[in-house]
Amino acid sequence: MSVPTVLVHRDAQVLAKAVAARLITGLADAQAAKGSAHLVLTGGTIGIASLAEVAANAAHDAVEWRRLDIWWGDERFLPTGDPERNETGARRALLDHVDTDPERVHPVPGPDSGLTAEEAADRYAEELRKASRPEDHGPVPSFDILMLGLGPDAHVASLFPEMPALYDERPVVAVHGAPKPPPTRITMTLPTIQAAREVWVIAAGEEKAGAVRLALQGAGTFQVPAAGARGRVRTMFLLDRAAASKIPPDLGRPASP
Ligand SMILES: O=C(O)[C@H](O)[C@@H](O)[C@H](O)[C@H](O)COP(=O)(O)O
Repeated sequence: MSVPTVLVHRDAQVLAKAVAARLITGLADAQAAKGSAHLVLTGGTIGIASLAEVAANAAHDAVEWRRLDIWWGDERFLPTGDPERNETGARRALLDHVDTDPERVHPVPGPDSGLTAEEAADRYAEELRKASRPEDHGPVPSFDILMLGLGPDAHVASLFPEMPALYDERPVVAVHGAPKPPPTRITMTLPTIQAAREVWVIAAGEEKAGAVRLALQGAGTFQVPAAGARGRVRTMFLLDRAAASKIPPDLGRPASP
């Protein structure tokens, strides 16, 4: 797993714009190299704000949206269209504004599918398996970029500290009793996150500073799930100054003056 690169941005607004610019070029580069790309989205404030900045960035058409497979690292187990679903936030912020191939947008099934949360997790795992190729050497595709927000408790996706999902070997699992509402969620597990070529942890605000410090300083993943947010090729912690305020100065590199 790759050692994190930490980039610190002046504030949340600059961070969201910088993440958007990085996403556009990263996806365009991946598509130039391979003809298509896999992107894993996250929910949360800064995650969705970054997607809105992609929509607002005139360069976003450098991405061939019809040759992009879009997944979610986690989803709230709510009906399709529910405003609290991460999918709904992503569609409103970006996906409704670009020409994606509906066959390549992979929302996590909600209760309106008639599936239980466990069945929805299994269904998503099967969809991931079908999209994986022999060269991925595993049950999920080698995602080009996997975005993660960060909770104040150092959760990523819906992997909350000391919950069973952190020990689960399956690619995707249901979560019950999540401390962040809603309580029932579907989440990729750490092995699935770590299958990504690049993992980006995106965090803004003072309330995330403690979690950032723990995630960067080698804590155990059962107490600090974000410590397991590592990509095979590259790991980026994309932060604003407030979220970076508790890490040792030698760890963070200013990305903006
Ligand atoms: O379903 C969710 O809520 C997200 O997937 C979750 O992992 C989120 O990214 C973090 O909780 C950060 O959220 P904020 O950026 O809003 O603090």
